[in-house]
Amino acid sequence: MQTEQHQSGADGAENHAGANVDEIMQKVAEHKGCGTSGGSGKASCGSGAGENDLPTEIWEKVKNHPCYSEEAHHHYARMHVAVAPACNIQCNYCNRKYDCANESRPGVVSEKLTPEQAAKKVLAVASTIPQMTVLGIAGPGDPLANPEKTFKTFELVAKYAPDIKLCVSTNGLTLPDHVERLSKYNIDHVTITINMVDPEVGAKIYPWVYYNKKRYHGVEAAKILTDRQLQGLEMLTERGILSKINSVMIPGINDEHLVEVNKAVKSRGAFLHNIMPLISAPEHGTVFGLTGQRGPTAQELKALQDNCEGEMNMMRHCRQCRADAVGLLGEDRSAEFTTDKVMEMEVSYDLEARKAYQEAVEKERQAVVDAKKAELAGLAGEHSDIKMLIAVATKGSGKVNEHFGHAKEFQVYELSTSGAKFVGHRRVDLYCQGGYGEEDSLATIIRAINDCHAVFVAKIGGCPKNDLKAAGIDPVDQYAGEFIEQSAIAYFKDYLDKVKSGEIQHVERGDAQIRQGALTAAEAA
Ligand SMILES: C[S@@+](CC[C@H](N)C(=O)[O-])C[C@H]1O[C@@H](n2cnc3c(N)ncnc32)[C@H](O)[C@@H]1O
Ligand code: SF4
Ligand code: SF4
Repeated sequence: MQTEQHQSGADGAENHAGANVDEIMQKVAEHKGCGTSGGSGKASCGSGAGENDLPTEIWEKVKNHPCYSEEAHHHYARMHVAVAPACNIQCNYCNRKYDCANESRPGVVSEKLTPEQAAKKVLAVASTIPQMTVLGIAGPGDPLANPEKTFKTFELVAKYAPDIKLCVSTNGLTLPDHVERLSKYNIDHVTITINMVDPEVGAKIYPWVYYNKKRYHGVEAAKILTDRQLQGLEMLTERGILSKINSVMIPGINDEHLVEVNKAVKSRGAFLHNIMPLISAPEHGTVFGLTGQRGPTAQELKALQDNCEGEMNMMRHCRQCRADAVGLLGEDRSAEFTTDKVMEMEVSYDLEARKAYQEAVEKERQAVVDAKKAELAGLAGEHSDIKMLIAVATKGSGKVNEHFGHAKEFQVYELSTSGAKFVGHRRVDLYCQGGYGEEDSLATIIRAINDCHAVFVAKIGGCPKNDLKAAGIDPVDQYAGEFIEQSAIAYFKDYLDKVKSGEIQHVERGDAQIRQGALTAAEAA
């Protein structure tokens, strides 16, 4: 539906590539030197929901959106374009002046773009990565505090790349003023960051907001912000625009309060709640970084997410991306698409070729779903209170296909008689260090996955295998190349059978391991 709307909004004759790219190139040339570029600078719903859990209309909107569907994130990519530098509020965790090309976290970008440069970049990425289905504008400041650049970018992309879904991420202060325009441009996915619904809590997070040409401080500022956020959310819901709520979990400030936030956004029709860990380090120069405010541990984050999960599922696969991220979630290909490189690229936007590629991706994804369902059938009728976490080394496509020594992160699944549920990821130091420092990196890997019962890998050497066993983590390489969830369920069934027959005794990975493994969630992310 969205695609149809986009297509009808575009001039049919212009939907084909060459001429459009030339036209955009022309505009880019006209803008050279005058832009901001070149700086250094259900119903039951949620990300875990599948086709059968959602109304068709909603499924169509989320099925190939890597952020709105956990299943889709193994197969589809997204990109952000950094066209929105300014912001109209200040959060105590944000400092957009701190720029590090090697760092992946929100608000960080290497280059700011004009809308025309951004459109050319989108066409270049979409032609190179045909499974890139979503363009988001998420900063580095607030997209709706930069409305002209934001909407111009959407207008160009909707015109020349009509199959790409458009997304925006905002603090919500000016959202009520822009909902009509968002609807007009067929922006079907809007993220609002809502960290509080109580202005007393808000005053600890936001030093000021700039509203109607005036700067407000403290509780007064937070009251304006929460009222505008909730009003904007209600307006989106009335228009059938899917909303995702981002909340930053800040221990001691809003961690307990986020349960109330969850209820408030759920009752106003939010589709998905994404509770993310605070990222905070002194070198970022943020208020929280400088005052030593810590982020939550992975276990604290999971406990809060579990607590909030009900009719509205929680997003647990967010990677807290840079404002210029490109690629599958968790991979960053932005360095391949710097402005210099993009401007030199011959871009041919071939809608039909993208469609054909995505049809093949859909088949691959369906195979994953079918395999999971078939395996799950074997758990029907099983009753057990046993739950366990496993860590998985994967390069994507929903498979156990990464060598232990090459894994930069592990995806964590919770296994129970209900099946295998994705609950997060843990970033780690590479084990393989070319013969130097393997022992140190193994110690940090064990800390990061210490609450997991097993680690699934495509391959693993004898030394790390023995050390993992000694730490009580089962190294499993028998599912190399197989689908993750299918393999996880098979492993769990086998485990239950062995417990039932008395061959093994179930041991909970309890608080002791968790305490030893208490990396902060941001370290693990
Ligand atoms: C960079 S912001 C850009 C969009 C918009 N200005 C906003 O705040 O929603 C994207 C997301 O990153 C989050 N974020 C920014 N800095 C963060 C930090 N230090 N720790 C955790 N999340 C952070 C924001 O709260 C927001 O949800
Ligand atoms: S609203 Fe977004 S861009 Fe603005 S200060 Fe907060 S996190 Fe940074
Ligand atoms: S920051 Fe989270 S929601 Fe935004 S693109 Fe990355 S994974 Fe998706």
